Amino acid sequence: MTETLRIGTRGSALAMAQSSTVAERLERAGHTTELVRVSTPGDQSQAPISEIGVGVFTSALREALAAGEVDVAVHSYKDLPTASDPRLALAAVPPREDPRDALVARDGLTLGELPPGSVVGTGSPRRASQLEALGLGLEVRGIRGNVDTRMRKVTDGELDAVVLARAGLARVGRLGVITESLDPLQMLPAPAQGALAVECRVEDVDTEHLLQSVLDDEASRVAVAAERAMLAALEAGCSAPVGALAGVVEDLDEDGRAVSRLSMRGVAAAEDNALLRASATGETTAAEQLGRDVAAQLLEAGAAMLSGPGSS
Ligand SMILES: NCc1[nH]cc(CCC(=O)O)c1CC(=O)O
Repeated sequence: MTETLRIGTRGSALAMAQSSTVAERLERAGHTTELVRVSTPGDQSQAPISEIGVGVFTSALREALAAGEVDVAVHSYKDLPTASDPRLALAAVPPREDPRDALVARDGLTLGELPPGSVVGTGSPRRASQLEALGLGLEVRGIRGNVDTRMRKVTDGELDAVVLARAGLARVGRLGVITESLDPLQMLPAPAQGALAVECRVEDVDTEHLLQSVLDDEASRVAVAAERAMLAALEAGCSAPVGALAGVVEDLDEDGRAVSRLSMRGVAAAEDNALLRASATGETTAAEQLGRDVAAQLLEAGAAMLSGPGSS
């Protein structure tokens, strides 16, 4: 194991905030860290993510890690492709932020207060299809860019509202711009939204154990494992409109004793774009099976097998 942990990060405000949080946590546990900026093609391109592919933000960071240029990589978990990289280990899933999507609308409006015909910006097919399914007569328009660029379109009057991940706003200290945190019953977040994935090289077991003991949160890890297993089973990549949210709940076993279980809901679109919903509760020790069960229900109900690159 190296003396100083070199943490690879993208240069965006969000990425820097995420990796700084991880660095601070490690420093507080007595380790020395250094942030190393890795530029990715996704940071330079303004093309829609549904065209350039979801791995665009994470692959350069993974290459730098595999090549030994850095020792740790911090990713927004939802941006990672579902296929694992055999060179790397998922060492930790830190405590997850609030996973909900958030509305940032003009004049402090909530979703229900936006008049029909209001223009809502999002580059995410998942958000677009769930917004349309609400039947509020909203016009959804594709957008890209960082948080500030997106919010400026609302301030400038080009859009009435945008939908963003609450966690991204929280990490850059902008929770104040949110006019409504969307109920997951109306808008299921992307699988793993609000969670970070902390990776190291697979042979670097000392670093893996260190990262796990300092950073990992069991409840976040199992919830995200179920959501990602659902996504993988749908073979959706993230361009398909797929939403999922799992969480540990307190339940009673057959003898009336308190036990923790994992509860999850999923949403996917059918061929005709109608939204299909499914849910299940299972053991926290079988998170991935739970995710696959919900995926199987969605497929049974006619979920369209959309594959291809994209964004949540
Ligand atoms: N798709 C881009 C992306 N990747 C991670 C976040 C921040 C939230 C998170 O970590 O889930 C965002 C912004 C957004 O979706 O609004």
